[in-house]
Amino acid sequence: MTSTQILTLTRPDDFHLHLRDGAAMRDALPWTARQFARAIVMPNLKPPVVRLQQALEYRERILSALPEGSDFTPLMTLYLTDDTTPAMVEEAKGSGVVHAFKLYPAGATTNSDSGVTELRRVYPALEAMQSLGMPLLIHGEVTDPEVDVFDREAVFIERHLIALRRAFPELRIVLEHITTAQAAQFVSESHERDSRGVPLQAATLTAHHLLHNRNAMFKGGMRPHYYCLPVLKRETHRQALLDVATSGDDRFFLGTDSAPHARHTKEAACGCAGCFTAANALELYCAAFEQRYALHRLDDFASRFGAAFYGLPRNSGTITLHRTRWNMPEHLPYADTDIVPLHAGEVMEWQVQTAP
Ligand SMILES: NC(=O)N[C@@H](CC(=O)O)C(=O)O
Ligand SMILES: [Zn+2]
Ligand SMILES: [Zn+2]
Repeated sequence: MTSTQILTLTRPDDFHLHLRDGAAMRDALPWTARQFARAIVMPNLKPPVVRLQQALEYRERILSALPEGSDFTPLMTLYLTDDTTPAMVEEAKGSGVVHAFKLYPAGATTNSDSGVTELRRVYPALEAMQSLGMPLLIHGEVTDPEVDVFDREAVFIERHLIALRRAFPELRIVLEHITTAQAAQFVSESHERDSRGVPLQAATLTAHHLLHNRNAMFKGGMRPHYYCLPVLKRETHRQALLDVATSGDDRFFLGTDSAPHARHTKEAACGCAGCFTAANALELYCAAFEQRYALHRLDDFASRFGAAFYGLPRNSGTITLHRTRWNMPEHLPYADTDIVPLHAGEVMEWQVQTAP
């Protein structure tokens, strides 16, 4: 049997992306705009994007940082805080620009100090989101320092997500960047759909969690470029993620969680969490899907299921990948310094065809 040499996908979307701001954004954004038509842009800036006005201004800054001729569309999100009111949710929905609210448990990850301290405090906002059909995106980890860092996602589901789902049965929820068999199972067992058949519970999957288990962080020494949150888990979990990603189930779709941090902030005594995957995102997903001989399932995962969940039209146009060996650069320019992309210096087996 000959293996696929060329793969053509509908132009895909990235449903979980960190673009940062300023000089960092100017260097990170073109990588995403090259591969993706749209992206759900995370609001964890400093200060966080909490109000509609901030999202509108951030959106303008993104649009003006785009390479000439790019038709990339940023899909904005707002950062849920203890002070988010139902009126703010209504205003965001009415704008047509805000596509979701993001829940960070306070202190769970990069720039999450303004996050929610107690879920009950945001129940009025969640009520409004449920009735308006505004999705809630969740960084699903408990912050309890007593809980082992490898268990924080599973414990979040037990302690918070099950009750949240019960309290808001019709809320559209995305459990972001899932890393465990427990998360895959929770979503698989959530069968609720709206009247149009759109699932009410979904999850995004990153390329790095599909490709690596926690050994990657310690191979021959500490490997800070494999450190992200939620942290990579053991191989059995990775296999469970590959199962759901390649199953053709519309509740699981692409979200890179590409989270750029300058090299010197990761190669440090207290290194930042996040993997930078925007520069070779589709190539990495191809490698993951190929492990299950499931390249034929990548189009739906990358280009169809997420758009349907968010009520967006499917993109027109295509993107083509070739099977060809090339070396991922060791580092790339980033905010007057540099950044180390995932699989830096390694041979890639697929390559996105760039415009001639
Ligand atoms: N994933 C990460 O490890 N880091 C993200 C934050 C996040 O998505 O939790 C970041 O903004 O750097
Ligand atoms: Zn997160
Ligand atoms: Zn993220």
